[in-house]
Amino acid sequence: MTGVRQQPPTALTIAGSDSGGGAGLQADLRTFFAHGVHGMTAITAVTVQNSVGVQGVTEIPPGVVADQIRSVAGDIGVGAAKTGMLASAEIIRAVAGALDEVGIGAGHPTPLVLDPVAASMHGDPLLAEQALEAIRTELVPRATVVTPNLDEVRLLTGIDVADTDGQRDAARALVKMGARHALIKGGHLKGATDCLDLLYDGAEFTELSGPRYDTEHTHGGGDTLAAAITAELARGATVPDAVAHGKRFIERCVADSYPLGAGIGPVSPLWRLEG
Ligand SMILES: Nc1ncnc2c1ncn2[C@@H]1O[C@H](COP(=O)(O)OP(=O)(O)OP(=O)(O)O)[C@@H](O)[C@H]1O
Ligand SMILES: Cc1ncc(CO)c(N)n1
Repeated sequence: MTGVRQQPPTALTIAGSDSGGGAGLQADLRTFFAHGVHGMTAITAVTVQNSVGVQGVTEIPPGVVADQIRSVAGDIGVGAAKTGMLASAEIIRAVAGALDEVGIGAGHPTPLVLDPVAASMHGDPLLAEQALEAIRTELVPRATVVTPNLDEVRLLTGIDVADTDGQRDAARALVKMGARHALIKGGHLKGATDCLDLLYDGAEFTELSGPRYDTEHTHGGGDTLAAAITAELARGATVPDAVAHGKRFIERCVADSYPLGAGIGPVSPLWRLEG
């Protein structure tokens, strides 16, 4: 007899491909899988990338990005969505239009996690400079939660964060820009002995603090955190619960990261699948 299972929770990542498999949509799909969530992709760009850097970027035509979103939303359904690398202002505008059409984003039934990826951790650009304004105007107001690192905070808000007070200012600025929640990641905070991410919902701040592991292998850390939050939202969690889960989850992924090639290795969600 064949078992008849129900459709599992589903999540969509709108992101670029990392040929090295550490970050981008590869990290997102691994993380969705580790949460028992069926992952879907709207690919925005193909990067030629390995552990030492990004050697090339080919953008997918904006209409094809939008069609991927429409296709999976119309048939399969999307429990929660996230954005990663979006490459250009044209792709951002096409994504924003498609999200409205299919009912994804703040004010719609399906939550949207906006990871405003601007550069790889090697410093290679993954977003055109002119596209920052499109992120501010088209996507931040649609974000259920926006998850910038400190470089992305500076690019989006102009705020140079040096401590937790700076994280609070940045969170206020992003909520003022229209995000329903802002999670300001502290992974890049210099001199800190712990790793503090700050969540703000427009009224209350929640400090999510954890140990800082002594490893350089944190490639894909931001993607994996945002994907874990997205997976929990797809499973029906509230934003504060999904973010608290994401922080605990990424800690274990950083602790379990591994070397790869000659450069920076990836964080790994696979601890969750080990017996
Ligand atoms: N060394 C570390 N030990 C423990 N947690 C870390 C460490 N570095 C980063 N994190 C956590 O990983 C998550 C990603 O943070 P980070 O600020 O590095 O984002 P990011 O720059 O977008 O990531 P990446 O560019 O590496 O994908 C955050 O929850 C942060 O607290
Ligand atoms: C494709 C892609 N997306 C996101 C990141 C950021 O981690 C990366 N390095 N590559």
